Amino acid sequence: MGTALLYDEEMTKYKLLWVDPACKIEVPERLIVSYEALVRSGLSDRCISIPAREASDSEILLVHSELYLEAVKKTPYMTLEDLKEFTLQFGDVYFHPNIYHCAKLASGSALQLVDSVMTGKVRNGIALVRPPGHHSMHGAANGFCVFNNVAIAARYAKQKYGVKRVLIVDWDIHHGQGVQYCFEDDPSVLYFSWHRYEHQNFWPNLRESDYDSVGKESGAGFNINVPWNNVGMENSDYLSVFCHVLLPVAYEFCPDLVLVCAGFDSAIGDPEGEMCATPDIFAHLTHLLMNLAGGKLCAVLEGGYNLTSLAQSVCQTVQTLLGDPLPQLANLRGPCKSAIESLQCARSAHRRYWSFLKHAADPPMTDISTKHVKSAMEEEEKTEMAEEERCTEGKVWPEPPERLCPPVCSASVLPDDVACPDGLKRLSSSKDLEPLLVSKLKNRFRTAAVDGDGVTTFSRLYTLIEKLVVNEIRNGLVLVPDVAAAMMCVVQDLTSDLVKRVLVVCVGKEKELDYITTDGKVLVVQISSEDSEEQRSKYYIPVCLKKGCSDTSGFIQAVLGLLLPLGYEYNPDLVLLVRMPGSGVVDSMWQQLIGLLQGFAKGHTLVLMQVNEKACMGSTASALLGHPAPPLQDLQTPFPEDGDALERLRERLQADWKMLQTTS
Ligand SMILES: CC(O)(O)NCCCCN
Ligand SMILES: [Zn+2]
Repeated sequence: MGTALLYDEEMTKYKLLWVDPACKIEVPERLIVSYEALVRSGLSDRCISIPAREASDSEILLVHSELYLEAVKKTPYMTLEDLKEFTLQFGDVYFHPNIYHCAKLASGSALQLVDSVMTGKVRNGIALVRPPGHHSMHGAANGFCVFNNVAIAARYAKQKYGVKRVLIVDWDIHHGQGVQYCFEDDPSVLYFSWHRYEHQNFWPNLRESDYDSVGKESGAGFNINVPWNNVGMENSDYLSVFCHVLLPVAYEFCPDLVLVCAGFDSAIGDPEGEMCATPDIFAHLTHLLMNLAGGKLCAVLEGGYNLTSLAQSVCQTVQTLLGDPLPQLANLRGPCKSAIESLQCARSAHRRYWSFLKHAADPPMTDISTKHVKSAMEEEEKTEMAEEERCTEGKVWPEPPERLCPPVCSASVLPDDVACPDGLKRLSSSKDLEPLLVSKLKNRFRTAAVDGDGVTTFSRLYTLIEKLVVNEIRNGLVLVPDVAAAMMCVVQDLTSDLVKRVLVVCVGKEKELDYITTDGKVLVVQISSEDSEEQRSKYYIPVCLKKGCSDTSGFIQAVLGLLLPLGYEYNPDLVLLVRMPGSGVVDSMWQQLIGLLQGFAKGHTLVLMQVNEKACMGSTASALLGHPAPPLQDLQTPFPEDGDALERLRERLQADWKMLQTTS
């Protein structure tokens, strides 16, 4: 299924008609440059174009009051003076004779997007709209917003499609207080927002934007605020919050639909955000949400005021929605101190509501809430902030790297008598192995693993790897007689200098892991049922689940809170996913794992499985081909000892791996 794109140039036909410094950045060009970038890059042609429509009164009344709607209805007939007068009652927003029309189109576009996704016409999509929506409230316009496009879409999805749980992810750099107010007592809508806050010194300067606004009454726990108390946040900070706050809760919530308040003022160069995250971060933020809700994701444009980074960020988002390989994110050096404090506060504020956060640490000693007294730490932070501010002044950044689709998506190396799963391309060509390598293989494995067809298998395996690293093939599935032997071969004989780092994810118990290297060329993360007596090193990380890999709750917790942060920091050129026989990993979890690992190494994942496990080849192939993984249904509470062990493991490793930090 495809990706919907909603855009209508009518929504460019309104602008600020008087002087107002706070509003001058919200210009029609925002939409124009975004759409033109999609056209120029060829991305718009790959999308399914869905027409915009006007939201009806009853749809707008899902969120807004009749009084407010009737008042806005009058604006097309107002004089300039009346429009100015009318605008004065609201904050940081402006009206125009055509803005009511455009606001209906913006909300209607979001509803069209929900229809397209919920009816299965498309898998996911994006609506390029203005005016934005997430600040507008029941009875008021605010922050350039007139109708709350995403809030209306959430209510609409519940009403029309019986959607039980909606996740709203707001990565705009401003707090969508309008969305928070709408759903704060509603446990069926989980609202997550990060936003520039600076201890309430940044617009809209609301006390209720802080991390301790967790929702009210039955909605307690379903509102997550992560305040940024410094500017200059980078890719590491954003990914840390996704891995350690949003994703654990999102997987536990198990939404039927994901809506994104896709504001791109959180990108580098934006005058509002003053952050340093690069446009390609949105490729990964989108990717990390695409295995929730069976892939049903609707992104609706909110803010974004640097026309260059806005256009680039929109393209990065659309390219991921289309399923293209992800760009590698280089030198992630872990979250800054301020970000760690924020994520620690958010985690501790929510640990009573979410079993996946149960083991979160206490809030930091330094009280970072709004009523803090200037302290020595504050002075230090100011110097840190000064340093960060320097990094945003007129900052320039590299053009995001090209994300080329390999000619072949998924290849397979299988015994001749095993049928190739649909969609996979069987690799039969293989270069002859150097005699030296053959003899090495033979005397390394005295077992039958390397008899006649064994050598053929290995030569095809090496051929496949070579094609992966030159991007001829995106990923691959290999069935071997002895998966442990094959893993060792791949790890030890990877001579290609194109592969500097290999992430080995070993699912299930493995006898000996005697090829652990200390030079950093290989990072092994093993998830299994037993504590490994192996001496842990920085590059060999065993995760023990009491009930083994069949415990999906423990497994997904380890993946989100440990494997993903590690993988981002390690930044491998190849991912080797090894399924040890009898691991017991649940199929949907297996597919989720393959889906999430595609975020690394431009999607170059090599899956190694034992021939006798060919029963799960179909689901493996489906995940490798980029089909969304099935939701992890009714997750149990993770075993306390596993949660504890994971926390301790993170604390022990965070000296070596900065992306594991969750406490200051
Ligand atoms: C949509 C939005 O969040 O980007 N609006 C920002 C309004 C800022 C007013 N000072
Ligand atoms: Zn914004």
